[in-house]
Amino acid sequence: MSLSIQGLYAVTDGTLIPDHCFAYNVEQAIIGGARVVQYRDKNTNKLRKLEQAQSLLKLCRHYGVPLIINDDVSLAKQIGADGVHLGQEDSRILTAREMLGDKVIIGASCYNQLSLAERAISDGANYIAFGSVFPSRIKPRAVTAPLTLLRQARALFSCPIVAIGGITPENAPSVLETGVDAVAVVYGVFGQRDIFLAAQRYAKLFTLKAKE
Ligand SMILES: Cc1ncc(COP(=O)(O)OP(=O)(O)O)c(N)n1
Ligand SMILES: Cc1ncsc1CCOP(=O)(O)O
Ligand SMILES: [Mg+2]
Repeated sequence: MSLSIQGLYAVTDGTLIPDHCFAYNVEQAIIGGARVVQYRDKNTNKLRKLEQAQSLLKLCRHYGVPLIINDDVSLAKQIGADGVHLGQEDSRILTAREMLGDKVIIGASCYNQLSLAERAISDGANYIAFGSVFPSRIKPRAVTAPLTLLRQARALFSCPIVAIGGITPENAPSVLETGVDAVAVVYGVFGQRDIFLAAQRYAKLFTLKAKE
């Protein structure tokens, strides 16, 4: 399996995806071209989260796509996920690394601050994420991380860089042009009627970029 963080990074949302078609919808995103999946669910029902995360891990393993768990280091450890994504309100990177070991991917939210990225990398993060690049209906109060910041980050850091927030197939080319490795998307994939086609539209942009 490729554990690289590159391409379309599909992020799930418990409020957008009905439980009965959860795995099916994520599968559509993967077949459409998602190269990383994040399980992000703010629901506190532990059993439901465990069951959904386990079913996603099985699916992601089948397709050779890494599964990253948002926020919850213990859940990531419990199911043997490929990685965890942590923000400022979550566990510290050093603590997660101690719990999960060297092989697990740790992603860090750096919002619009290069200093957070520097710190995250020195603490052992494998990738850094900036956002919200554009207004996001999933996280309307998120700080803005402009395209200029993504360009600066690319010039400074060699680890994979993920851009998140309000990224659509229409504005994604301007994001990719900054040199980021992946675009993380919630609504643009899972809020669409045809999830397969939606994912495919983003994925094609990476194929086009590779040919440049
Ligand atoms: C790839 C990626 N980037 C940023 C985030 C946001 O993380 P965080 O700031 O911890 O906010 P929540 O997602 O937990 O609400 C992310 N999840 N994934
Ligand atoms: C979790 C998160 N962090 C910053 S914006 C965002 C939500 C991204 O969702 P969308 O792709 O629908 O804007
Ligand atoms: Mg978080």
